[in-house]
Amino acid sequence: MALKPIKLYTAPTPNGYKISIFLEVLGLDYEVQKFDLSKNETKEDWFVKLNPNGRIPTINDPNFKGVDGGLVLSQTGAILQYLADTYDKEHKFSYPAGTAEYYKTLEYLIFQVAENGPIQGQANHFVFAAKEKVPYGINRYITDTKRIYGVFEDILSRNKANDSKYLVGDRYTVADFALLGWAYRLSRLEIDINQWPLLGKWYDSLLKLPAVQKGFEVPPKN
Ligand SMILES: N[C@@H](CCC(=O)N[C@@H](CS)C(=O)NCC(=O)O)C(=O)O
Repeated sequence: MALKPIKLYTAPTPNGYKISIFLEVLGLDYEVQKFDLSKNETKEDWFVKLNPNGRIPTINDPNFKGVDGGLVLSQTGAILQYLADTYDKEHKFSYPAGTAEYYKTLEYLIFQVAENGPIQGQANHFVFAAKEKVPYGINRYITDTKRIYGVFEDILSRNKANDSKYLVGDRYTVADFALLGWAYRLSRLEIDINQWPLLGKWYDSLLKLPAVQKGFEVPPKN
């Protein structure tokens, strides 16, 4: 039976891109509802009923059996893992549960969502949004953002068996797509990803994939 489209609530942000990219990579049908974050649309009652945290991205998969109205999920780590578990049965972009590669993917996915995203998000805040200029905050979060990309460089360097092309093993996984969403926004902070040579190559290769290019165009500008 044909799948119904997955609903994606999103905005043009690093976390939003992770999900549209992975939906494109998996070739899934989805429909997009775009949020204007500057208008606090994520805090409207109807949306907070769906996602108590009032943030994008959030999905509703109507194909999920056993939950009336479909499975609603937020948190990019949970959404990516769900999509991989459910729609990548051939393991083109994942590894079978229980393997070492499965757990390494989870490790780097959690490192991305728990450290890279929040720290780079704070760097963005102190550089672009803070009402007063706080050099301590700017310095702390820029320095730690760079440290974290250095760690990802080290992770790539340990995968010499696969020419350091992927974070885990011999294929792209949710860990790569999660990091890509934020790597895409590094230049805004005037941080050049090419200062980490393996990450620079990794980034260029990912940007060449048509599914990645399409994912970065979601939601459409107008
Ligand atoms: N930990 C969450 C972070 C989600 C998040 O920070 N979303 C931002 C956009 S990137 C957002 O919705 N901001 C608007 C708001 O907080 O109202 C995840 O991984 O999904």
